[in-house]
Amino acid sequence: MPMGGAALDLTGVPLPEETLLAAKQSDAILLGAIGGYKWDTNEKHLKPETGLLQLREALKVFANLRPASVLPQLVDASTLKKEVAEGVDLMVVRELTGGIYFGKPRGFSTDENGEEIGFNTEVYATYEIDRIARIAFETARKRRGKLCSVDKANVLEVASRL
Ligand SMILES: CC(C)[C@H](C(=O)O)[C@@H](O)C(=O)O
Repeated sequence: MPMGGAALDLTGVPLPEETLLAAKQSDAILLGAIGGYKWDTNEKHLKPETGLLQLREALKVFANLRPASVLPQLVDASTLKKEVAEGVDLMVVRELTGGIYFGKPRGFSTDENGEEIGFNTEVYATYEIDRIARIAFETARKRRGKLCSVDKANVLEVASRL
Protein backbone atom coordinates (compact mmCIF):
# COMPACT_ATOMS: atom_id res chain seq x y z
CA MET A 1 0.00 0.00 0.00
CA PRO A 2 1.38 3.48 -0.80
CA MET A 3 2.66 5.52 2.09
CA GLY A 4 4.95 8.52 2.56
CA GLY A 5 6.68 9.88 -0.55
CA ALA A 6 5.28 7.16 -2.83
CA ALA A 7 1.76 8.03 -1.67
CA LEU A 8 2.37 11.74 -2.19
CA ASP A 9 3.37 11.08 -5.78
CA LEU A 10 0.41 8.79 -6.39
CA THR A 11 -2.37 10.45 -4.44
CA GLY A 12 -1.16 13.83 -3.18
CA VAL A 13 -1.29 12.88 0.50
CA PRO A 14 1.28 11.04 2.63
CA LEU A 15 -1.20 8.62 4.21
CA PRO A 16 -4.14 7.79 1.92
CA GLU A 17 -7.42 6.56 3.47
CA GLU A 18 -7.05 3.15 1.79
CA THR A 19 -3.60 2.65 3.26
CA LEU A 20 -4.81 3.53 6.73
CA LEU A 21 -7.82 1.22 6.36
CA ALA A 22 -5.64 -1.65 5.16
CA ALA A 23 -3.27 -1.03 8.08
CA LYS A 24 -6.15 -1.08 10.55
CA GLN A 25 -7.42 -4.36 9.10
CA SER A 26 -4.00 -6.03 9.24
CA ASP A 27 -2.46 -8.10 12.04
CA ALA A 28 0.99 -6.72 11.29
CA ILE A 29 2.52 -4.10 9.02
CA LEU A 30 5.93 -4.08 7.41
CA LEU A 31 6.85 -0.48 6.74
CA GLY A 32 9.62 0.50 4.35
CA ALA A 33 11.50 3.77 3.98
CA ILE A 34 9.08 6.66 3.56
CA GLY A 35 10.97 9.80 2.59
CA GLY A 36 13.68 11.33 0.49
CA TYR A 37 15.16 14.65 -0.60
CA LYS A 38 12.47 15.02 -3.22
CA TRP A 39 9.82 15.89 -0.62
CA ASP A 40 12.05 17.75 1.89
CA THR A 41 10.76 21.18 0.95
CA ASN A 42 7.06 20.23 1.02
CA GLU A 43 4.81 21.94 3.51
CA LYS A 44 4.61 20.02 6.77
CA HIS A 45 1.23 18.41 6.08
CA LEU A 46 2.60 17.16 2.75
CA LYS A 47 5.80 15.62 4.04
CA PRO A 48 6.29 11.84 4.04
CA GLU A 49 7.09 12.01 7.78
CA THR A 50 3.66 13.46 8.49
CA GLY A 51 2.14 10.29 7.06
CA LEU A 52 4.19 8.19 9.43
CA LEU A 53 3.16 10.27 12.43
CA GLN A 54 -0.49 10.02 11.35
CA LEU A 55 -0.13 6.26 11.09
CA ARG A 56 1.46 5.99 14.55
CA GLU A 57 -1.27 8.13 16.05
CA ALA A 58 -4.15 6.34 14.29
CA LEU A 59 -2.87 2.88 15.23
CA LYS A 60 -1.79 4.02 18.70
CA VAL A 61 1.57 2.33 18.26
CA PHE A 62 3.27 3.96 21.20
CA ALA A 63 6.14 1.54 21.76
CA ASN A 64 9.06 1.38 19.39
CA LEU A 65 11.58 -1.43 20.00
CA ARG A 66 14.90 -0.85 18.27
CA PRO A 67 17.48 -3.57 18.75
CA ALA A 68 21.15 -2.72 18.33
CA SER A 69 23.76 -5.44 18.20
CA VAL A 70 27.18 -5.79 16.65
CA LEU A 71 28.01 -8.93 14.70
CA PRO A 72 31.55 -10.14 15.54
CA GLN A 73 32.35 -10.18 11.82
CA LEU A 74 31.55 -6.47 11.57
CA VAL A 75 33.11 -5.17 14.77
CA ASP A 76 36.09 -3.70 12.87
CA ALA A 77 33.74 -1.85 10.52
CA SER A 78 32.40 0.23 13.41
CA THR A 79 33.58 3.77 13.97
CA LEU A 80 33.56 2.96 17.69
CA LYS A 81 36.62 1.50 19.38
CA LYS A 82 36.58 -2.28 19.18
CA GLU A 83 36.43 -2.69 22.95
CA VAL A 84 33.33 -0.45 23.02
CA ALA A 85 31.52 -1.96 20.02
CA GLU A 86 32.31 -5.60 20.78
CA GLY A 87 29.39 -7.50 22.24
CA VAL A 88 26.94 -4.60 22.07
CA ASP A 89 23.45 -6.00 22.47
CA LEU A 90 20.90 -3.33 23.33
CA MET A 91 17.19 -2.87 22.92
CA VAL A 92 16.16 0.76 22.71
CA VAL A 93 12.57 1.30 23.84
CA ARG A 94 11.28 4.57 22.48
CA GLU A 95 7.94 6.25 23.15
CA LEU A 96 6.30 7.18 19.84
CA THR A 97 2.94 8.87 20.21
CA GLY A 98 3.48 11.42 22.98
CA GLY A 99 6.14 13.96 23.81
CA ILE A 100 7.58 16.66 21.62
CA TYR A 101 6.46 15.23 18.29
CA PHE A 102 2.80 15.72 19.22
CA GLY A 103 2.89 18.23 22.07
CA LYS A 104 0.98 21.50 21.95
CA PRO A 105 1.40 24.44 21.83
CA ARG A 106 3.83 24.42 18.93
CA GLY A 107 4.65 26.94 16.27
CA PHE A 108 6.24 30.30 15.72
CA SER A 109 5.72 33.64 17.37
CA THR A 110 7.47 36.88 18.25
CA ASP A 111 8.97 37.60 21.64
CA GLU A 112 8.84 40.89 23.56
CA ASN A 113 11.87 42.16 21.62
CA GLY A 114 10.20 41.50 18.29
CA GLU A 115 12.47 38.52 17.74
CA GLU A 116 10.95 35.58 15.92
CA ILE A 117 10.81 32.49 18.14
CA GLY A 118 9.84 28.89 17.54
CA PHE A 119 8.60 26.36 20.07
CA ASN A 120 7.63 22.72 20.46
CA THR A 121 6.24 21.34 23.70
CA GLU A 122 7.45 18.18 25.39
CA VAL A 123 4.38 16.88 27.19
CA TYR A 124 3.55 13.45 28.59
CA ALA A 125 0.59 12.18 30.57
CA THR A 126 1.36 9.80 33.41
CA TYR A 127 -0.37 6.92 31.61
CA GLU A 128 1.93 7.40 28.63
CA ILE A 129 4.99 7.11 30.84
CA ASP A 130 3.50 4.20 32.73
CA ARG A 131 2.74 2.09 29.67
CA ILE A 132 6.10 2.65 27.95
CA ALA A 133 7.93 1.99 31.22
CA ARG A 134 6.02 -1.30 31.54
CA ILE A 135 7.11 -2.34 28.05
CA ALA A 136 10.69 -1.42 28.92
CA PHE A 137 10.66 -3.35 32.21
CA GLU A 138 9.01 -6.38 30.60
CA THR A 139 11.53 -6.32 27.77
CA ALA A 140 14.45 -6.03 30.19
CA ARG A 141 13.11 -8.93 32.23
CA LYS A 142 13.26 -11.16 29.14
CA ARG A 143 16.83 -10.06 28.41
CA ARG A 144 19.53 -9.36 31.01
CA GLY A 145 17.32 -7.69 33.57
CA LYS A 146 18.99 -4.31 33.12
CA LEU A 147 17.18 -1.11 32.26
CA CYS A 148 18.48 2.42 31.83
CA SER A 149 16.13 5.38 31.52
CA VAL A 150 17.56 7.96 29.14
CA ASP A 151 16.26 11.35 30.21
CA LYS A 152 17.47 14.61 31.68
CA ALA A 153 16.03 14.32 35.14
CA ASN A 154 18.75 16.52 36.71
CA VAL A 155 17.41 19.52 34.80
CA LEU A 156 13.89 18.72 33.58
CA GLU A 157 11.60 18.27 36.56
CA VAL A 158 8.86 16.60 34.49
CA ALA A 159 11.22 13.82 33.43
CA SER A 160 12.05 12.95 37.02
CA ARG A 161 8.51 13.18 38.46
CA LEU A 162 6.41 11.27 35.95
C1 LIG B 1 10.53 9.76 9.86
C2 LIG B 1 10.48 10.20 11.30
C3 LIG B 1 9.15 10.80 11.65
C4 LIG B 1 10.85 9.10 12.24
C5 LIG B 1 10.93 9.62 13.67
O1 LIG B 1 11.59 10.63 13.92
O2 LIG B 1 10.33 9.02 14.54
C6 LIG B 1 12.14 8.36 11.95
O3 LIG B 1 13.23 9.20 11.91
C7 LIG B 1 12.32 7.29 12.97
O4 LIG B 1 13.23 7.40 13.79
O5 LIG B 1 11.50 6.38 12.98
